[in-house]
Amino acid sequence: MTLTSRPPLSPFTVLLNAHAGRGLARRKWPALQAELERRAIPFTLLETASADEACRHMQTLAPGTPVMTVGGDGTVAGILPFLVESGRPLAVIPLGSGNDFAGMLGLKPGDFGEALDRLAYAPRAADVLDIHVLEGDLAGQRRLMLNGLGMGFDAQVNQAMKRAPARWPGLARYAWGALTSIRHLHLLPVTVQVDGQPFYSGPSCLCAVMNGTRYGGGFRISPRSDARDGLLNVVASGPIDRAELVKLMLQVLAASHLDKPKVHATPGRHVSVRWDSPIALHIDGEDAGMVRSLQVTVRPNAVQLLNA
Ligand SMILES: Nc1ncnc2c1ncn2[C@@H]1O[C@H](COP(=O)(O)OP(=O)(O)OP(=O)(O)O)[C@@H](O)[C@H]1O
Repeated sequence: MTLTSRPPLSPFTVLLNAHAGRGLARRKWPALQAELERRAIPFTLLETASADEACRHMQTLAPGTPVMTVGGDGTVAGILPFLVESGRPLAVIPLGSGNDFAGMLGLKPGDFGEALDRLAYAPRAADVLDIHVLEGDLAGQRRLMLNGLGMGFDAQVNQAMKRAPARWPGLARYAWGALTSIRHLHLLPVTVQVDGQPFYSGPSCLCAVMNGTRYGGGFRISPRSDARDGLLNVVASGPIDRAELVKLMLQVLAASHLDKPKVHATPGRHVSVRWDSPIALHIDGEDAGMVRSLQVTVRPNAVQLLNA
């Protein structure tokens, strides 16, 4: 980390998603506000009821306006198109449930003091992944994401974990969602190409395309990812049964799965994935319906981070 005598920033637009962390952001906001004032960090508060409302405001911000998100990964993901290559730098205050992207940057969930201390560091650029859905519910649409997407089992888990008890921590809810999804396990033929070359073709239950290392609040699906290396990482399963899937999940928790024979993982710059029939998709942890084929391209250094 480099300390810098950076020129003063113009006032932050603080984007508060009071729903994030199942109310954690709302509960912590008074203390965070007091801390911003104590540190004489100038800001304008923008509390929004939805990502759409946040986007409408983001469009009106002058280039160069620093943005501080108070929430989880979904709060950042919602406004990403207005941060990427826009000159609007981002500071993340991780007050969501999973905070996977913030965790990857080394920010501790709930610890806004440390997140504010890090504003003294030199800004650093991070890569963003650009998704183009070819066939599926979002056919023809492009999406940007910071952390990663998953197709198949992990997207089903993502849907199931929303039904887990709200008071549980993110990792426990992910594990619960995973166990309830295991009984619906089914394999579908998939074809994955990386940088124009065949990479994996065969039955699979999940394929993830990652910029960050983890999702689900701690499942380290792609431990070799680095959001600053100009690369994405693909992780696809081969044909596995339920018992192997449980074992694989434990290996993912320990980040020891990448060298296993039925796990196919590689870095790249561009990936295209085509399933034989539609399969569940999540993008940065948000349910994105069903997909049959999509492409993902890395956009190196596309967003400036102020406290990474
Ligand atoms: N700016 C916003 N204002 C209000 N609601 C938002 C905003 N951005 C996103 N949302 C909605 O709030 C939900 C929760 O936000 P977020 O994902 O940040 O928190 P979380 O789910 O608790 O944390 P994490 O994604 O890190 O697990 C999102 O799924 C989205 O539907």
